[in-house]
Amino acid sequence: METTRDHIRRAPKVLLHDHLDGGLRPQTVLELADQVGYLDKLPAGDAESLGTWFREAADSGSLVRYLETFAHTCAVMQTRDALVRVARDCAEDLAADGVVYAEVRYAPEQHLERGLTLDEVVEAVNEGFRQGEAAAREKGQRIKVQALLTAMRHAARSLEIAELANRFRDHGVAGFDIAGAEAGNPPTRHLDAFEYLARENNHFTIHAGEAFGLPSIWEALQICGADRLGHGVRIIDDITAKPDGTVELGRLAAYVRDKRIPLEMCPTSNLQTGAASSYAEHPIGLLRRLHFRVTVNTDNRLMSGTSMTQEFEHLVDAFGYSLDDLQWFTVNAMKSAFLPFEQRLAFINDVIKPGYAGLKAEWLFN
Ligand SMILES: O=c1[nH]cnc2c1ncn2[C@H]1C[C@H](O)[C@@H](CO)O1
Ligand SMILES: [Zn+2]
Repeated sequence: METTRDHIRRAPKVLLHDHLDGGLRPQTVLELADQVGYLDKLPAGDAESLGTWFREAADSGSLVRYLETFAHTCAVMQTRDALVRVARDCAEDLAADGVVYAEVRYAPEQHLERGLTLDEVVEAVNEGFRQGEAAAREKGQRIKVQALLTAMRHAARSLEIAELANRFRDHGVAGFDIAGAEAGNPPTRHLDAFEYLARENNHFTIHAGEAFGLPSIWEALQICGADRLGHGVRIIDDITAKPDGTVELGRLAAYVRDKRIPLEMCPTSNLQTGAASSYAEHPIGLLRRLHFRVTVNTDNRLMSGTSMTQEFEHLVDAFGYSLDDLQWFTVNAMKSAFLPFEQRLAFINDVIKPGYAGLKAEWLFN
């Protein structure tokens, strides 16, 4: 059976790596900018050209240049109302895309310019997610959204953000993350935050192996104790393809596979930052064949002009994946979520598997 865009959109999907400040609708950026007097600082004045500007500016081949585009989204996310609105849009957009469970991350420290406290930022975003879930429910769509709190790797607030994540642990915040420019900012700078979270039995992921290679992945896992890797694409550098068609895993790659370390892969984002050169050559193809714990993610839907459906579609085109492959990625993601075990199991058995089974059975009735 051919896997069509319509199948992919309707298939239940799980998203573990999506940035709130990287997923605004262009129209929402314009409306919020108008409210705070930021319109004349935006690089475009209508939704279509603004969307194009974000995609093109982010398509620079460099993570540092890619990250510069976030100045505009963060600029309009500085009030409670704006944060509620952006989070509500986010949950609704993901639900319309067929996402049933999402962990959406953002850096509270980047939303304090107009006087909000860290706690107020988290409360506003949580409120927006709850509103978005309810609005989706009214349209007959089901989604559960949790937040991950990110600390910026070049800054010095990681312990404070880790404490914040822990405070909101049973209130909409499922874990912690480190993001920002990788080169020159090793995760070990934030060891106190990771040690604190480990003492609290809390969960965290680290952006690693995106713009920088194996040492960054090694540090994230072996020194910092990350539960998951944001991107992790460069693990491919520790895998050697031999002329006879077999592959050899180095010690680190073998560790990542043996320990079932989840890789939060974001294909389109990787093409834009230069971490991969085409969908067909993206390491996800080989890593999936080798049964690494691979998951598929959007990273930044605005900057990449993408959605979960579109990421899956690119992979179907590049690797000929079937609904069974997409279910495998989805179950991998659900197994790797920072949710209690019984919820993960229920999502897999009661939402994901029946959803794919229904789609796979459609040919019987056509
Ligand atoms: O792919 C990424 N790598 C590293 N940092 C990133 C990436 N995408 C977004 N960020 C940064 C920019 C955002 O302002 C911040 C929090 O979401 O995380
Ligand atoms: Zn990211």
